[in-house]
Amino acid sequence: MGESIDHERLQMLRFNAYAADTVRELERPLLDDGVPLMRMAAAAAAHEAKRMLGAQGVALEDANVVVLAGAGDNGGDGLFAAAQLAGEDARVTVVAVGRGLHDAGFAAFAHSGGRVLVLDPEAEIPGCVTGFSAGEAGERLRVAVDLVNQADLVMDAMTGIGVSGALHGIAATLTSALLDSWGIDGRAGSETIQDHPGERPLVLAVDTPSGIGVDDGTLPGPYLTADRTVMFGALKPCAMLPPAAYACGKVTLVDFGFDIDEAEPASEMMDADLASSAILVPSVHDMKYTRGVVGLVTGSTRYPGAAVLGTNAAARSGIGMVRYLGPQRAQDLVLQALPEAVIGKGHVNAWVVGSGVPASTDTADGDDIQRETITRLLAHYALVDESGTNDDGGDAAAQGTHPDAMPPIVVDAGALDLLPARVPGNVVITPHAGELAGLLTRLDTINGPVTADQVMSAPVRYAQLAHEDTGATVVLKGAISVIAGTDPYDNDRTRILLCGRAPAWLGTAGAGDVLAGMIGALLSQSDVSGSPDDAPAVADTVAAAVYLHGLSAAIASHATQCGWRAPEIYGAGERNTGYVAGEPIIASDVIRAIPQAIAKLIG
Ligand SMILES: NC(=O)C1=CN([C@@H]2O[C@H](COP(=O)(O)OP(=O)(O)OC[C@H]3O[C@@H](n4cnc5c(N)ncnc54)[C@H](O)[C@@H]3O)[C@@H](O)[C@H]2O)[C@@H](O)CC1
Ligand SMILES: Nc1ncnc2c1ncn2[C@@H]1O[C@H](COP(=O)(O)OP(=O)(O)O)[C@@H](O)[C@H]1O
Repeated sequence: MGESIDHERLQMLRFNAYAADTVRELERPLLDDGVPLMRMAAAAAAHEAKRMLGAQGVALEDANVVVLAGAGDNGGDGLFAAAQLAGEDARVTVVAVGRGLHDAGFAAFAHSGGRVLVLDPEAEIPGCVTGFSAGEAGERLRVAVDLVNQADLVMDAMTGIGVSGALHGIAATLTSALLDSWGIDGRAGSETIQDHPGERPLVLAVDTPSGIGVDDGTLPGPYLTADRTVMFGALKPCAMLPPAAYACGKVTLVDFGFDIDEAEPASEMMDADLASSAILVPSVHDMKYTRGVVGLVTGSTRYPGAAVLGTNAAARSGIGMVRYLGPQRAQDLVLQALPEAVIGKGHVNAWVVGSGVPASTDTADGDDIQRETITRLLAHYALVDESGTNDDGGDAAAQGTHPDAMPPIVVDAGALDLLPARVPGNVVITPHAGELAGLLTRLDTINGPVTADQVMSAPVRYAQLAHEDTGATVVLKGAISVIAGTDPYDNDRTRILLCGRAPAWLGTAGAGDVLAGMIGALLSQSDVSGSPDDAPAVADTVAAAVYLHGLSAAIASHATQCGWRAPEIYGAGERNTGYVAGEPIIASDVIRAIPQAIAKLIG
């Protein structure tokens, strides 16, 4: 019993992230009870520093450590950790980037005999030289950069959850100078430090890497990418939201014992438990029509392969039947690869449209018919107003089926430009960043054009905007995919789920066609199962399909790499972090691995 509660708590801690304000509320009762959180944080930071140095074969007494300390409590954590490392014979220098240092932390570090380099002439730090000239300030900055570059490890304790906006002042100047010295452009989305191993010290971030958007996962200015981040109490959203999550490196989470049962997570990462709950295992009473039927209007004369990939992926995802509608050439290829497919119309529990269907400007002979079929189908999902009047000018309910009650539909690739302006949440769109930018531009969601770079710099924001503007459930694809849909418990709230299960080998032509088929399959299963009240939220089912897709790619490629890795829990024993690069895969390999991935999830 105790063990299962522990397991549940650890799962919650590892796969949920909490906004900075929520973390402050969670800390409050412990601080009121006098729990020495800062000492605990510092001990963990020192421990992780030693572990990183040890892994590089650097003995503590030979180690050169630089701690970049800000004026707040994050700097306090760094100072106590610095004191501990200095007390164990490491050579430790603190670089003060603010106008002050945490009093008790500074006292502890001074007591250990460590050295402090102050960068701000206007700083007030007892016993330290301040009030120096601008010229000397520049010289001190250069010394700080050299110190860091000669260090074995730099602990980044400039800012934690107290940061607001992009780094400014000396923290920003020092960060930019360090990035310059490493030949890295520190702006959002550019190269990362991890691309330059061996040319810089190890970076351990304290609580959060300085310069990243703690709550929104953006990179608003210069920032230091960490090799490891030791995070306190609970994951912050930046640990799972792209692109900031990529700047956190490996994460060690220190469990302070927060009472998280009632706390509202700001974001959730898909894990195997959540994904498995969306997969139906057939009972003896099932037959093909009760196991889900997916209809695909995909592929085209120009791109028939997408039809083959989507139908095969759906068929392998544990459903009863696949129906296919498309041009003769695509039909022939689909039947050749999947004789089980049924060609033509019939009852379906979910649709998949658009993969391999060219955009309007790119059609070959016969492809216009495919687009017309999709347009007619999507018209049934178009909402004009709350009363359920659809875009056809008719009342959807009067035509037989309200858009809400239509089978779920996955709108992929070439069908995205046919998406009606307003649809219910059973419409799932699966754009990559470029396609989402195109959609938001067409719908004029932010009153102006949107670029793919903008989307990639704030994927959660744009996925959420697309959901809120169109009503559709959005899958924004990437190494960490973002799923934004309606929260089933509060329809006014957007549910954000993330999934980073796949190795980068998955970024290969046709992988998106496979994903669309898999999402259709899982949605068809949930459409036939139980009452609508019992059915999982669309966003959850969709996210489960994204997870299954990533897991299938991992199985096919034998790679351990993931877009996102769950944090290690401090003190819970080190997990096997062995890295296996694996081997390249094509989209068809992913399809072949789906049954094994399903078996793994339900086993
Ligand atoms: N509350 C607690 O008891 C605990 C807090 N802890 C640490 O305390 C941190 C939070 O401490 P604080 O609330 O003091 O905040 P921080 O230390 O994260 O940030 C505040 C400091 O950063 C500076 N700053 C803010 N925005 C900046 C910007 N854009 N550019 C440059 N400098 C900027 C401020 O001037 C101030 O000096 C956590 O992240 C964690 O590391 C831990 O010790 C655990 C316990
Ligand atoms: N670096 C990466 N790591 C993990 N998965 C990736 C990466 N890059 C792309 N993917 C995944 O590969 C798939 C590519 O889909 P898409 O861009 O639609 O390709 P296509 O149109 O060729 O089918 C998506 O599921 C995406 O999440």
